[in-house]
Amino acid sequence: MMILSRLLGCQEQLGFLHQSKEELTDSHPVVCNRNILVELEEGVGVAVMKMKSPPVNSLSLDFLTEFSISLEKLENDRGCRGVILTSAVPKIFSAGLDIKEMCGKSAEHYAEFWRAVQEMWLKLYKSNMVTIAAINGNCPAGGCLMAVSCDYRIMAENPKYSIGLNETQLGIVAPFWFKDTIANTIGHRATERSLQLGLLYSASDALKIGIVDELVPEEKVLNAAAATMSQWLAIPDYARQISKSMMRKPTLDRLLTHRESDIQNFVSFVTKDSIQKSLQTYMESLKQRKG
Ligand SMILES: CC/C=C\CCC/C=C/C(=O)SCCNC(=O)CCNC(=O)[C@H](O)C(C)(C)COP(=O)(O)OP(=O)(O)OC[C@H]1O[C@@H](n2cnc3c(N)ncnc32)[C@H](O)[C@@H]1OP(=O)(O)O
Repeated sequence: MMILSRLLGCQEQLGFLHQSKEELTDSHPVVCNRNILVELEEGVGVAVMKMKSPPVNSLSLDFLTEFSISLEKLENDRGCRGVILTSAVPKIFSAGLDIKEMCGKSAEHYAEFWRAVQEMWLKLYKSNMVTIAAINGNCPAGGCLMAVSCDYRIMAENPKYSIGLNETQLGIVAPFWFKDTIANTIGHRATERSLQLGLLYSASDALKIGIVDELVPEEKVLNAAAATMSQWLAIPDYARQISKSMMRKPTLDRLLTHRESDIQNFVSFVTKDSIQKSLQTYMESLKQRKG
């Protein structure tokens, strides 16, 4: 697919792509926003959303807002039936929630941030489109949530990459809807172990446990995602969408019913001195690991 080769090339333009711009080339509308590049191949009805927020595609309030708006635009575009979610940042899919958004800020900020995290998940998990995660790098915590919210996951078979919900390792707790989403993917027992220990799985272990569906060589991740997309799009939309909704609605409804209390729960949790200390210590440990 032409779209894929052009997007692969786009990686080199990361600095340039920081500006907002919109262009029409061939029949591929390309939207290059601050954090996410979206390219829709109109004839095929497939969009590629390429996260491009270096150094680690962390999910800041700005990023999450842009993600939800971009996805909604595609959802409302009758010409778009499928989305491939991937990264333009080498070796990173997403480092998960931006920890800086959860440190040293006001209660109002935490509430706004958490609502944006919920919104991203609600939009992705309930999408009527076929959603495929092309995981071309590390994928902890919120990055893993994004991936397991898609319909299908293809991961680069690179032993250096890992995926999982590692929240407990930071001294924090994945909320019930993170837990529900992963349990819907790998089952109750594997989720229990995975969440308590905050496990990050290597690509091969992730395949064994079912967090991902397929491993391919790194350079083939996007092509494999495009091939899987064609298979899924061969199913009539209406039948596939109703089946998807039947499987996911109870999980979505649970958050929708408890959305405000979930925000309050997050705010009261994250404003605790002990939690602030854990998050700050974790951020420092990330910096020290570098040096
Ligand atoms: C009631 C409910 C309550 C709470 C629920 C909260 C749920 C939380 C969900 C989350 O997603 S929390 C985030 C968890 N994420 C992680 O643990 C990942 C941390 N990062 C890493 O492990 C690594 O950075 C990496 C992704 C493996 C990449 O490694 P690499 O060596 O390539 O990069 P480096 O570590 O040097 O990082 C570069 C740069 O980026 C900063 N960074 C990394 N991750 C984050 C992050 N999640 N948020 C903000 N910033 C992050 C890191 O500190 C470096 O910054 P520096 O250049 O200024 O030193």
